[in-house]
Amino acid sequence: MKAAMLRSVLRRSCSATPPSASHVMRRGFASDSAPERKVAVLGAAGGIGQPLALLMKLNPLVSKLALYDIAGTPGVAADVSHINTRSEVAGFMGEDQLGQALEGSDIVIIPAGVPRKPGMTRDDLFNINAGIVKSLCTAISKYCPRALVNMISNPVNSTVPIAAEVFKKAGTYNEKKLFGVTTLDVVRAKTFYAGKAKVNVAEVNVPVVGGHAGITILPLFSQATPRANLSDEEIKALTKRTQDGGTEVVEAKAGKGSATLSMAYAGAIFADACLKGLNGVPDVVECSFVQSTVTELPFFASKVRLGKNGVEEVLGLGPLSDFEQQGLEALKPELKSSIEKGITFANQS
Ligand SMILES: NC(=O)c1ccc[n+]([C@@H]2O[C@H](COP(=O)([O-])OP(=O)(O)OC[C@H]3O[C@@H](n4cnc5c(N)ncnc54)[C@H](O)[C@@H]3O)[C@@H](O)[C@H]2O)c1
Ligand SMILES: O=C(O)C[C@H](O)C(=O)O
Repeated sequence: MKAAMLRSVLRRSCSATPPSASHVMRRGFASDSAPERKVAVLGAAGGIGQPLALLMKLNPLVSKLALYDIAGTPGVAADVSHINTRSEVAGFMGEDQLGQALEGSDIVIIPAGVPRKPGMTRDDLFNINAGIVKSLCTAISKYCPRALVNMISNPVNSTVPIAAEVFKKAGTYNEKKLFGVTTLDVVRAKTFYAGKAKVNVAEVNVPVVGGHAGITILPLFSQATPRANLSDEEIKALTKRTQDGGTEVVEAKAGKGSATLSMAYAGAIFADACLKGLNGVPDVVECSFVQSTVTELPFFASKVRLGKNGVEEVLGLGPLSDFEQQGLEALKPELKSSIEKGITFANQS
């Protein structure tokens, strides 16, 4: 497929997304004189890593793309590197090459780690993924301590606190630069809402707050736009479907992993927003799981304004319906315990 055709495919797919995302991506493709930006993908040969590498290669805001994994990256990098877009692509394999992959990075995206199988919760991935995230973050603090970190590896509610503790220990923690990627929850909420409300999905906006697991995922359909007259039952069902979106895919894949393609799309949208923020584009807002004072919990997902230093402003929740207020109170114990689990792991091991 020719590059121009591929770009137009992506543009079309983006135009089927809500204004914030499509707008950001389209402006990206129009830009010819963007500053040099290096993006590293850790876990680049995986189910998410490969399509994410493709989407980042299509983003003209990226000048260097480093693809790192413990295996398989030479092939992925050679393949992606033939695409005639701006960025120079390099593949790195094995721990010996991790430093080189990271050096000079502006953004590090982490989809490294194992995915769920049917019957598992995201927390069941903790034992394997916590160690992977810890070692990758240790390397980040050494080789690119000023990079923005986009954490995709699950359980995000724990891996983000792990990363924060690793960076604190290394003396490199900057709360403005650490993000749990919850964009897939927003992507799902927008898609499901548009279907039920029978509105143009490209115009839909829905904030999703809390965390990224089960009931900690709290879509705020009372703030959804365009507004629609949905019943309480319909809102309840949409909320549940958004919360169970990951499980829906895990079950459909029947043992072959979890969401990869929609996640790569969501990860590319979020990284693009970070790049826009770094480049000084005003008013770039996405939901993300970040250090927060929005609630009494130390980390929380909400709308975040992105800027030249990462998080410019963590935005509040806005008015909640009674149903959402109950959801907020119900999610706090689980989210608190996942955050604490991550902090304890990082400080004990
Ligand atoms: N945040 C989200 O919304 C979201 C959505 C989907 C999946 N995920 C999570 O993303 C992770 C990856 O999912 P996937 O489907 O791509 O899995 P996958 O198994 O297909 O790919 C993971 C990749 O990570 C690599 N890897 C393992 N250890 C590594 C290390 N130490 N350094 C670098 N790379 C390493 C593997 O070699 C593999 O290529 C899972 O934890 C999954 O739960 C998160
Ligand atoms: O559900 C999963 O395990 C993967 C991911 O967190 C998702 O929401 O799809």
